[in-house]
Amino acid sequence: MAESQDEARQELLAMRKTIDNIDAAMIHMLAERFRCTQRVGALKAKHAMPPADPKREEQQVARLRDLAKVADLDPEFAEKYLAFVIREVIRHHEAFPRAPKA
Ligand SMILES: O=C(O)C(=O)C[C@]1(C(=O)O)C=C[C@@H](O)C=C1
Repeated sequence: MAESQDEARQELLAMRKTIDNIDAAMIHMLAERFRCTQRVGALKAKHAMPPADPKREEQQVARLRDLAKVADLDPEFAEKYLAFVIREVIRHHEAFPRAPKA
């Protein structure tokens, strides 16, 4: 039998609690990721390495697409998510003062 309005409301509230927990975890994980990439940006600037590394990105895209498929997540979405994050990381990398080329 279909659930009552009350049961539906209860389930909606329970799902929203989990959604809020997941969103909070994602914010913490993204903050940690950016903490790492800031360090990478500092190293790259100091040692005159280019902000972007397309070869590394290719490997990341392939890996995330595979993970997404296994997890039943749209691989296109996984790729877009990674591109969005990396675009922001590169913007941060570019903001580091760089040693002038010798
Ligand atoms: O691994 C690096 O070289 C980074 O700068 C980090 C990162 C990323 O956010 O994962 C960002 C830019 C690069 O193009 C590749 C990867």
